Amino acid sequence: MNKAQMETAGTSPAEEVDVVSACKAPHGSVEWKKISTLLCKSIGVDAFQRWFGAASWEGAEDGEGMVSVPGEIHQVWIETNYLPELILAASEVCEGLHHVKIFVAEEASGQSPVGAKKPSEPTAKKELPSDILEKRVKASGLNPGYTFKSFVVGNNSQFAHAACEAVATKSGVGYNPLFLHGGSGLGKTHLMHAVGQEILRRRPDSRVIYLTCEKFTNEFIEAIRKGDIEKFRRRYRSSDVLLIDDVQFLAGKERSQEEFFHTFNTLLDGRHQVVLTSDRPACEIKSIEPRLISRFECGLAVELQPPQLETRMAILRKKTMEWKVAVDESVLAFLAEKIRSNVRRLEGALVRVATFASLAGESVSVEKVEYLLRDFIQEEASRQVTIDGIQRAVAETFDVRLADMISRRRPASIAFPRQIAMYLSRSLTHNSLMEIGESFGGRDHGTVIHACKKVAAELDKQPGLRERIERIENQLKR
Ligand SMILES: Nc1ncnc2c1ncn2[C@@H]1O[C@H](COP(=O)(O)OP(=O)(O)OP(=O)(O)O)[C@@H](O)[C@H]1O
Repeated sequence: MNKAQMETAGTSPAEEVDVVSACKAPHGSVEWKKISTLLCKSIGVDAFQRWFGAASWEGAEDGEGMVSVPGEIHQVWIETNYLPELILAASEVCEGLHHVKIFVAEEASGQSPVGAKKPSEPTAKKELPSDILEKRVKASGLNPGYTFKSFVVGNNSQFAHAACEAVATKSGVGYNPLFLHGGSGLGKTHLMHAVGQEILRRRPDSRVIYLTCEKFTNEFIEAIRKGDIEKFRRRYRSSDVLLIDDVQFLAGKERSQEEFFHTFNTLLDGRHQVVLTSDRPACEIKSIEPRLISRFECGLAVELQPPQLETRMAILRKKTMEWKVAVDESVLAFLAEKIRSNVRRLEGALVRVATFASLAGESVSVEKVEYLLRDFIQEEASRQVTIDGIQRAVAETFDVRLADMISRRRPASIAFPRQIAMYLSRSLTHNSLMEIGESFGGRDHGTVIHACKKVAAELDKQPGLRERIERIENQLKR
């Protein structure tokens, strides 16, 4: 299931709805009410209320409509997930309209998401002196280096970053739980720690607890063994903010899942914030109870993607400043170009280069780095999956012609493998939606989003499909 599907889970898009009663805050003009009605039908009431309920129609000029939203998080989410549907609805109402621009209304920024109850944010306390704050941070299990300030925001992480900031500002309200998912080394843990630290900075009395899911499970087993389960429960169920890393670790651990489920419910009932990370979307975690998955999905799920070149470069520059090491720009550019799959590996490469430079007492050239990191770079190259490679692998597996990956032919026997190839291109490559669409015969990004949603929905319905797709993935990553 992808972002948009998680968002609309449980809502039938075809459902007939009375928007005025469905939307608690219909804004403005007759046009907007008509657009809202169409939009509500196409994306579902829940998604409409959450993302468009506080939006306003600001008119149209030169074929472009303008919609204001209350925050960046709404802007990015709508642009990524609902723009084609919005344009379609608006163009049906306003003749000649071919695009819609989303922007953040200045006076409205900072509002809470629609449908959320009014924040019951504890009164902000005076900030703690930095040494005491640092002690609290460490006692909560947080890494003081993982802050919002040290996190470089790129297109790949803009939405996750905005969601984390929103949670840190108004925890317990709206985005609860916040579920961060994505591949290894992409900054999930970093952002989660940043949330915890920011909450402690703003509200020093909060009881923030960070731990890995593995630690939660081990402590739980130990508590049973020692007959100390009540103490264990008190500790976690009385936290204000619970941050649990790598929840995919719960797979197959039935008793821990049961315990986690009740901890989770207690916290959510008390409107205490829960933030979770996972290396995959909740619905793709195997051997986990459906009721737990539906809890994971009941808040906001956001995905972290691998960073693009400019972001990788910005991360390297930031790290050299933080670590106070001097590395030539040409070397940074070389590393950013060669190491694409995850930020941890990028950091690892920079550490190697910086260590070598400091031991050798000289600055390092690109040629030297190429030699120094030859194993790293080779491994990285073998991890890189291309759209072309995906199209070939899918065509072969589903026995269709390679040419059909870009053709306009629409029988399901061809269209569905093509959609699978788009889905894999989205999850395994760094290409944007537009680039993927281009590589599939000049299709637009809406078609790619639709393909991803379709395949994600079919994964649970079609027996054996998940395994077939996993086999293609493994073949490509080899
Ligand atoms: N955008 C970023 N800006 C600065 N540092 C980053 C960024 N993304 C990741 N990092 C750094 O990369 C390293 C790996 O990040 P992190 O541990 O958060 O990844 P992760 O997604 O939790 O990975 P895993 O799933 O393997 O646990 C950390 O040192 C983190 O500070």
